Order: sequence, then structure tokens, then C-alpha cells
Amino acid sequence: MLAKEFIIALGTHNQAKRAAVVLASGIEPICHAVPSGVADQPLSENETIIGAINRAKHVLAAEPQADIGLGLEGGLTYDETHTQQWYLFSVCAAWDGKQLFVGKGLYFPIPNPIGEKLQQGGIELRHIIDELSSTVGSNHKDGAYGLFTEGRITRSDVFRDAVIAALTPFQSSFYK
Ligand SMILES: O=P(O)(O)OP(=O)(O)OP(=O)(O)OC[C@H]1O[C@@H](n2cnc3c(O)ncnc32)[C@H](O)[C@@H]1O
Repeated sequence: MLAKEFIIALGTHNQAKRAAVVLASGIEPICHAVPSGVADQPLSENETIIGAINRAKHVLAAEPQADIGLGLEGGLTYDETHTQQWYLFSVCAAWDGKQLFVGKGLYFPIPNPIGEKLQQGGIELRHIIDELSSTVGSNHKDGAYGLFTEGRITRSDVFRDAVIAALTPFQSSFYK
């Protein structure tokens, strides 16, 4: 476990992401919205990872008193090779000014018509999930994962695992 005095800067005010960091670390992060430098709706694995890394680096620069910057980014990717299926996944990048690690959360199939609609542009996943779940701000709540699994997995759960993965090399003596 990280020491309580360890300061985490998180590059967003998103509540699902903030909750994920608390679940993963037991620490309340300093939230500071920073640009991801990628599209509002990333549509490839590479773009999503770059967005997470940009956020981690930008937030540590903006909050230099922090020990580590975390960037959390959600994105979609199309699996051409095996399943011809769109997937939603969540990435955490962790940057302490010297070392960078990335944790990837669950890969989760989403209905292909949703992926195709997003690919056409002009709309983000949260708009579609808001409409399907008759809510506003689904991306701050249980998200697409919560809707499709009837609450068995939430957006915070998925990001929690990604945060644990990205933080572990900074915590565990096995990586020293
Ligand atoms: O405020 P920020 O940190 O930018 O959080 P975000 O939720 O708006 O943005 P992300 O970059 O993480 O996600 C890219 C887009 O995909 C949407 N999205 C990703 N995962 C989602 C989920 O589980 N449920 C609903 N929308 C989701 C999200 O709302 C954005 O429109």
C-alpha cells in the first residue's frame, strides 16, 4: 500500500476516475483537468494510451508537489483479426517525472452498431450511454460497463484495476 502522505495528481475531475484512484490506492487524489491531446473519443488503442500518457505528464507538471501523475483515458478499438468486434477499454498511465508505466483495464465488447456510429464521428460514447440508460453523465457513473452488465462491473471497477497495474511498479520492491 502507498503511504498516506503520498500525493497523487489525477488529470481530470471525472468522478468515476477519481473513485477508481481511491479504490486502487486508498488516497484521495488532487484532481486537475488537463488536455489529453487526442480526440475526445479515441478510436484506437494507440490513441487511447497516448491520451493517458499526455494527461499523466501534464498533470504532474501542473501539480509539481505531487509524487506521481495519473492519466486515465477511455477508448474504443476494433479487433479486425480475431472477432471483428468493437471493444471498450480503459487505460491508466503513471508518471513520476522519471518512470512511466501503463496499466490497461478490462477489454469489453460493445455492440458493433455503437462502435460504427462512433466511427462516423460527431458523437461520443457517453452521449449514447446517457440515452440508453436514461441518465446524464453516465461517464461519471457506472458507465457502459454498468449498463451492459446490469451493474456487475462499473467504470470505476475497470479503472481501479488499470490504476493498480500502473502504480504497482512504483510500490513493489520486485521492480527495484
Ligand atoms: O472528463 P474526462 O476525464 O475527459 O472523462 P471522459 O469520460 O469524458 O473521457 P474519456 O477520454 O475517458 O473517454 C472518451 C469518451 O468515451 C466516453 N466513455 C468512455 N467510457 C465510457 C463509459 O464506460 N460509459 C460512458 N461513456 C464512456 C467518455 O465519456 C468520452 O466521451
